Order: sequence, then C-alpha cells, then structure tokens
Amino acid sequence: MADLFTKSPPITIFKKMVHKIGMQKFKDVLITGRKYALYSFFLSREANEEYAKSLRVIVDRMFKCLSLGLGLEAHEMMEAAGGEDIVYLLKINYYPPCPRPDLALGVVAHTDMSCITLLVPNEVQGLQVFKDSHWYDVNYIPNALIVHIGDQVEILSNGKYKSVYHRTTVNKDKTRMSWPVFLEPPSEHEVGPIPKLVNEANQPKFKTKKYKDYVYCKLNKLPQ
Ligand SMILES: O=C(O)CCC(=O)C(=O)O
Ligand SMILES: [Fe+2]
Repeated sequence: MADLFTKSPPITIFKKMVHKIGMQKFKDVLITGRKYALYSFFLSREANEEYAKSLRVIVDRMFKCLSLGLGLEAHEMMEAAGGEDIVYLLKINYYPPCPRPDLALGVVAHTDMSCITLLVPNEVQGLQVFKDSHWYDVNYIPNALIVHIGDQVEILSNGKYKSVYHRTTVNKDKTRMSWPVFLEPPSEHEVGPIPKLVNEANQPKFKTKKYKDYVYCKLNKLPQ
C-alpha cells in the first residue's frame, strides 16, 4: 500500500483523499462499501493518465473561451485559477437502483466548488439542472461531455458566469454512474474577482480567499 502512494502523479488523487478522510478511514472504505469505485481507480491508472492528458486540451480551450468571453486575454482566467497547478480531481459516483425514486435523491441540489467540472455519465438519466424555478433533465448524449460552471469561475468572473445548481435523481431498475473531473485551484491559491473586471461601477461581489478556506466554509455551511 505505502508503495502506491509514492509513485506517479495520478496517485496525488489518492493522497488527497487520504489527506481528507484520514488513512484509517480510507482503508475502511477500501474494504467496505465503496470497494467497487475505489478498486476501479487503482486498476485503471493508465486509463486515468490518458484521460487526464486528453482533458488538458479541452480544459485549456474552455478557460480560453471563458477568458475571451469576459473581454480578458486568453490566458488570464486560467492563470487566475491556478495556472499549471490546477488540480484534476476525479470522482466516481455510483447510484444503485432505488425501490422508491420518488423519495430519494442521488446527490442533493448543489453547485460544484470547482472552477469547472467535466462530467461523463452512463446512459441512465439522472442529472437535473435548475433554471427559472424548474428542474430540467439533462439529456444523455453519447460521447458528449457535460460541463458545469463551478463556484470559482463565478467568483473569478465577479458573477458574470453563474455556477450551475444541479442534483441527481435515482432509477427504480437501473444503476447510474458518472465520472466528474473537478478542476480546482490548488488549496493555498487565492481566488477572488479578477481585478480587471472590478471598477467603480462593478464592485467586487465576492471576497478573495484561499481555495481551502472557501472549501472549509462551504463544507461547514459557514458564511463565505
Ligand atoms: O452524477 C451526476 O451526474 C452529477 C454528480 C454531481 O453533481 C457531483 O458529483 O458533484
Ligand atoms: Fe455536482
């Protein structure tokens, strides 16, 4: 086990996980409930490396578009989000069939804390987004990536881009899975409205703070 934590870059995901939940709990998780998802992490290291490489290309383009959309230079948004040090955090969601989907949710309504999230679902319907007081199903499109704007892009853009409020439902007969990659600033990185976007007429709508402090407040439901 120790060996696994000293090798190549994707292992930082596990280090991060261990750091978050503690080694004992991590081992407990490995031998109990979420065995399936965590084993698939270990077994598919190469696949994850390949996937991360492909995602990088898309991530660079997405940040460029977001930057240009705000009238900034192409590189500015990504730099403000942590540049080369942006963290790629892969999570695997596993939603088994549920006898009473009318009484349960897969994931409760939330916005992602990340800058952006790139998500691949399987073909089972479940993701919903909230708009104009309604929940809308996100249709499954084969080979398409789903992109969420997360809280950090909302902050960087001083509210011009809104983080998407979403949730997941569960299915009576089918198992749903999804593989989101959260693109996060490094934990010590300070995130706030990009100075060029702030002036007399556009006062900052968000505090500037370290990403780790943002996460702490959000997870503990404290005011930001
Ligand atoms: O499973 C999904 O489609 C979305 C999951 C999600 O919102 C999350 O993990 O943050
Ligand atoms: Fe989410």
